[in-house]
Amino acid sequence: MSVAEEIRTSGGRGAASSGTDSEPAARLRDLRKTYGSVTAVDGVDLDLPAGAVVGLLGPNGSGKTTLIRMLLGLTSPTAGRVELLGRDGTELEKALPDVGALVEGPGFHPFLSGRDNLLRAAACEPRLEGDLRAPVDAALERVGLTEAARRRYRGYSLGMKQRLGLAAALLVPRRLVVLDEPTNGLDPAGTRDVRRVIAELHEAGTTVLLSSHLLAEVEAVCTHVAVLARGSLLISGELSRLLASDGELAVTVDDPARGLAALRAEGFRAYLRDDALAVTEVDPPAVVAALVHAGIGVWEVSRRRAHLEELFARLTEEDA
Ligand SMILES: Nc1ncnc2c1ncn2[C@@H]1O[C@H](COP(=O)(O)OP(=O)(O)OP(=O)(O)O)[C@@H](O)[C@H]1O
Repeated sequence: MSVAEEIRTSGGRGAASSGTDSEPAARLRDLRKTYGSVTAVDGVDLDLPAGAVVGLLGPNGSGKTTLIRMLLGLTSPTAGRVELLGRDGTELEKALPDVGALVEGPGFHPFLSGRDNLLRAAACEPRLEGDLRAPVDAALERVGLTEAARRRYRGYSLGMKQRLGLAAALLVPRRLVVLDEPTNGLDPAGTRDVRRVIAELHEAGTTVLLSSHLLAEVEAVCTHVAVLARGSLLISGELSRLLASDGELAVTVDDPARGLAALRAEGFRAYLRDDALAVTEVDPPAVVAALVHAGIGVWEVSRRRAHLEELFARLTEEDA
């Protein structure tokens, strides 16, 4: 059994339950959504620990957006339960003022400027009263949209639309911010801005759920990850723990070429890197035993921290 499989099967319920001791910002229980014969989300159990930045990953069509839409009450589950900031069932919508969301196709008016659209959105925020211009301008500034704020939404690029959607999510301090592919259409500066905004939210103690295909971005900003494939949760938990336990073994031996041949003959997935042996998905004693048995001198064994890209590729390949 691989390390990831151990984590996957021993942890029971997902995410990120190892995060903090306080109540999670959201709890999903046996959550399911079907569209006719298509099962978009298939019995997901997941906690979003308060204060965590949780990366929601998965191949195209794995159910990320559907899961987010159920979390936000935008579509109802076929079965299962969503608890959001301590509210569930018919009470779910009472949690929504504390939740900022950037989801597909924010409903902005094409003939109004970005700023006027945001003023309209601000007027719907129950916790904003009086002069709405200050919070609106602050949100525009925060997402780098001040210059384009007075242009019509209709003429916005995809990246500008994403920035405006993000500004709407940030109009008031939130306890949870949900971002569905926020860097979609953004240039490198926009991607950096999103990264900065997420870091600021994390600093302020806001829980963030971030769906993204940019694994390097997720690795840079997230404290936790949850990986979906075909509607099911493959793995979830604290990112540093998952990566630390999933990395390859680096084995320094007296004869790397013979060591490589010996490991491969025993069925290990091994290759040479920088004069050391790199071995994936194994327990160290079995590797050392195989080498010693073949008469190879073993000098050092260490585990290299994996990158999220490697973990993701392996999990989704195993699942395919
Ligand atoms: N409204 C809908 N009607 C029918 N099928 C749907 C609907 N919404 C989603 N699906 C299907 O549910 C599955 C999951 O889709 P979803 O959009 O949640 O995936 P995703 O992980 O967000 O994908 P992507 O990474 O491509 O955005 C897909 O097979 C999709 O075709």
